[in-house]
Amino acid sequence: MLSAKPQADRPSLMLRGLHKTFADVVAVNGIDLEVTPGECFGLLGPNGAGKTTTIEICEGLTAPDSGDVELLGLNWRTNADELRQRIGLQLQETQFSEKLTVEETLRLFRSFFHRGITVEDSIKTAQLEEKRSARVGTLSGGQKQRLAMACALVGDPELLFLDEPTTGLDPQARRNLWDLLDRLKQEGRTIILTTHYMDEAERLCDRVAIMDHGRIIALDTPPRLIASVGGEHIVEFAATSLDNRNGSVDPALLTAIDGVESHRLTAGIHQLSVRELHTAVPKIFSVLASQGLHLDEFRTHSATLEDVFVGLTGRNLRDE
Ligand SMILES: Nc1ncnc2c1ncn2[C@@H]1O[C@H](COP(=O)(O)OP(=O)(O)OP(=O)(O)O)[C@@H](O)[C@H]1O
Repeated sequence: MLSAKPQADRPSLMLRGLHKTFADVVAVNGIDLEVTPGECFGLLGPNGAGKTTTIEICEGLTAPDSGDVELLGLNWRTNADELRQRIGLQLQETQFSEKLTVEETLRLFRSFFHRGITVEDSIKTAQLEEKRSARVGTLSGGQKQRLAMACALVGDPELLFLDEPTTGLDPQARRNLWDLLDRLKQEGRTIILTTHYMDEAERLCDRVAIMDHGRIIALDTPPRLIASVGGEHIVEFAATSLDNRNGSVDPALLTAIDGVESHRLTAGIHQLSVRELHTAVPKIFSVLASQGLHLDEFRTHSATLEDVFVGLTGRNLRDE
C-alpha cells in the first residue's frame, strides 16, 4: 500500500526568479512558482515553451543560471541525497535495459531507495501484473509508460514529476494512465506534470501554469482560466459574400451583439467568445445575412484551455 504523507505546512515546490539560457536560446525567463502539498499542478505550453527545462531544473538534472529552487523545504545544493530519496521522476523518455524483465527493472529501481513500496505493489499500481516476466523490449508504448511510472513510484515519493506522461499513447492507454494518476492524487501525493494536451491538463490538474517563451503567462485553476476567455462558448465561422466579392464583416457589428465577449480573425476564420449560444447565434446569422454574406463553415465548442492560450498569444498551441 502506498503511504505518501505530504507536509501541509510548506509548499512542496517553490521557484524564485528562475532563468536558464542555452547558447542564444532563453529557455526559462524568470519563473516564480509555488505548488501546494497534495496538488496536481500542470505546466502547459507549446513545444519549446520551456516546460522540460523548468521541470529538469526542479528535478536537479539541469542547473539554472540564476534563481532558487526549493522542494519539500530542501534544495539541491545541500540536500541532494535526501531529495533523491523523496521525489519520483518520470522523464520525457526513459531508456530501460531492453533485456531485463519488468520485475527485474523494478527490483533495480527499488534498490536505489532506502524506503519505498514493494516491487509487487508497484507492479499492481501500474497494472503490469500480466507483464511482470516480459522483457522490457517487448512492451507496448503504453506499457513502457506505465513501467516508467512504476519506477517513479517505487520509492513511495511525496513529490512526483512527470514530463509529458501520455505523449505518444493511444486514447485508451492515455485514459488508463489518467486513472492511475487519479489514484495517486487521491493518496495525497503532490504531482507536477508537463503536457501539451489541453484535455489532459483540464482533466487532471488542480492548477495550471500556461508557459510561452520561457515565461508563465497565466496561472490558475482550469475553470477560472477558461472563464477568463469571457464566454463559455466559442463560435467559429468563415463567410463569403453572395456576389463572391468580399467576405469581410465589420468586427464591430459582431461585438455589438449582446452576449458576444470578443472577436478574433485568424486565417479567414472568425472566432467569437460567446456567453449563451441560443441567444447569440441567431443574431450572428442575421448580421451575416444583413451584410449579404453566407457561411462556408460554422462550428461551436465549449471554451477550453486551448482558447485561453489563443486569447493570450494569438496563436494555437498546435501551430508551434
Ligand atoms: N540542452 C539544450 N541545448 C540547447 N537548447 C536547448 C536545450 N534544452 C532545451 N533547449 C531549448 O530551450 C527551449 C525550451 O525547451 P524545452 O525542452 O524546455 O521546451 P518544452 O516546453 O519542454 O518543449 P517540448 O514540449 O517540445 O518538450 C527550446 O528552444 C529548446 O530548443
